[in-house]
Amino acid sequence: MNDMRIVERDVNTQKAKITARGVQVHYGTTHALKDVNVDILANTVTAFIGPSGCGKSTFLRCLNRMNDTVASARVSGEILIDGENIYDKRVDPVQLRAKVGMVFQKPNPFPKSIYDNVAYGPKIHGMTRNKAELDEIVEKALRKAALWNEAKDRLNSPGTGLSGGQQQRLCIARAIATAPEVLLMDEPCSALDPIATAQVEELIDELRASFSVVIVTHSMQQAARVSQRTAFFHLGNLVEYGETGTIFTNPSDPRTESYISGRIG
Ligand SMILES: Nc1ncnc2c1ncn2[C@@H]1O[C@H](COP(=O)(O)OP(=O)(O)OP(=O)(O)O)[C@@H](O)[C@H]1O
Repeated sequence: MNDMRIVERDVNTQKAKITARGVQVHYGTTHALKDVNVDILANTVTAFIGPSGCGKSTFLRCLNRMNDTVASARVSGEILIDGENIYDKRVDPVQLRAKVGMVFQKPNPFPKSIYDNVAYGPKIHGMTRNKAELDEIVEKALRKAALWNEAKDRLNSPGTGLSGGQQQRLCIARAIATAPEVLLMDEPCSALDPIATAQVEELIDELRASFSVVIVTHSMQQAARVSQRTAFFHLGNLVEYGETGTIFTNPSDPRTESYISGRIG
């Protein structure tokens, strides 16, 4: 692909934040994910790419047990975060989702003020003792999400009154307010215009200083722009995983090559 701009940036760590071993997912009789094994690195943006229906979102949702909410879904295998099995019976999925935040395809702010959108998570998780501490968390999260300057004079206005790109940054602020360690993003820019997309992409690059970021994207250009590692899925298999530059310029599997060159998908 000639217009592919691959930005090589150093990955400072080889530390695995998330380890998946033998992960399988069935929805009823549909075998959606087949024996996925991967180590996802800390402080790295990892992109999941592949044709529609290949299992990208299914795997992403395994990482914070969102599939628990799908009645027909059965997940097996092991997913460890910092060495701890997140499917262990003792793990509370609500606590897990504070640690592994998620941003969805369509910006989905709560019908509350900008302030309350961000304050919601820290409040329900009892993270603060008083209003001053909560104010500080809200400001920090909005600054990290590059929304503070636009939002600081209208914190009590409804989140839904923001533009689409601002709403998505508000959702990012909401996700990071609970001090997660991993941020999952399921096509976070698909509802945004090019300018808002560029802002969110820039933000993703900044966020990896604090989090391990995993992004599902249909745009190979976006994967090349924002990620340091890429995983290519096909028909429920994780076909190839490696450095983004290598996956896009010198993939080892013919299925990856076909997808990258536009022959499948
Ligand atoms: N809630 C569900 N119930 C039943 N089947 C599902 C459900 N969610 C996904 N599937 C099936 O699992 C497979 C993988 O779907 P998934 O959404 O993970 O793919 P994807 O790669 O993210 O696709 P897309 O790029 O189109 O979003 C598909 O066959 C899909 O139809």
